[in-house]
Amino acid sequence: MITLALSKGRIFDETLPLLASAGIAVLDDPETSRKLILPCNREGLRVVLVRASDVPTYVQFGGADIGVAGKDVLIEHGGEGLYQPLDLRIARCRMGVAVPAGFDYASAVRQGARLRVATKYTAIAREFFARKGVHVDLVKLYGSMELAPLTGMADAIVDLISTGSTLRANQLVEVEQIMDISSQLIVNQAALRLKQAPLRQLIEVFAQATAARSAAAA
Ligand SMILES: Nc1ncnc2c1ncn2[C@@H]1O[C@H](COP(=O)(O)OP(=O)(O)OP(=O)(O)O)[C@@H](O)[C@H]1O
Ligand SMILES: O=P(O)(O)OC[C@H]1O[C@H](OP(=O)(O)OP(=O)(O)O)[C@H](O)[C@@H]1O
Repeated sequence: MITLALSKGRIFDETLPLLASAGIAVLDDPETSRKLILPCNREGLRVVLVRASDVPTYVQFGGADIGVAGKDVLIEHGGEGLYQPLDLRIARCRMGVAVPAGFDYASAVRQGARLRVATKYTAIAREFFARKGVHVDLVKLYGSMELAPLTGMADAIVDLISTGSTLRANQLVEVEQIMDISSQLIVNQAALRLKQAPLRQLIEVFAQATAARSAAAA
């Protein structure tokens, strides 16, 4: 049995078409079912539903053999015990720094001000500001980062940005792009040795679907 870890929402929704291109369907809808283990129409494959930030942990410790996780989540996790064979190019966005529209970020940085930065992505933020030589106090949050500067709790946030509409709705502006984000296929290193044939076959399914998609977009 191969266990594939996915998170509900955009990763599940964007992974389904990749599986479908090889005729693989998940036989339950996570939006209507409360089940956490979902059967597939292919014998020997099942999907487990976990929080997006728990996908690397499930795969690392063998709760799943393979999974789909955002690069953001993977960097924060550290990647220990994981083989990362493929960028699936789904759930694409970017990691950036945003501040309230009236805040002069550039001059604060120039003057060497100490900034308070709220984020869920502390490893990425710490590394980014350290490389820039900007002194920051990081405030760890688990969601709704945009609220932190609006309430005066932070000067800036580090968060995911796609269309920019969440920032606009909260009068925030993007002042730095840190990195492009997309979802990666991750595999338990031990499982890849023990269940080599079926796992390699599934990786190939994803590789072909991703290549076909890139070719169609070109
Ligand atoms: N607006 C977005 N556009 C495109 N991709 C995104 C966007 N927001 C997040 N992502 C990507 O999708 C992944 C899953 O996001 P999702 O919103 O489903 O989970 P989450 O709420 O961030 O995680 P958790 O449930 O663990 O707190 C993220 O890790 C990121 O890689
Ligand atoms: O630039 P935009 O297109 O507005 O996308 C950015 C938003 O998307 C993500 O939140 P998401 O929609 O996943 O909500 P949640 O993580 O708070 O559930 C992210 O945390 C931003 O708030």
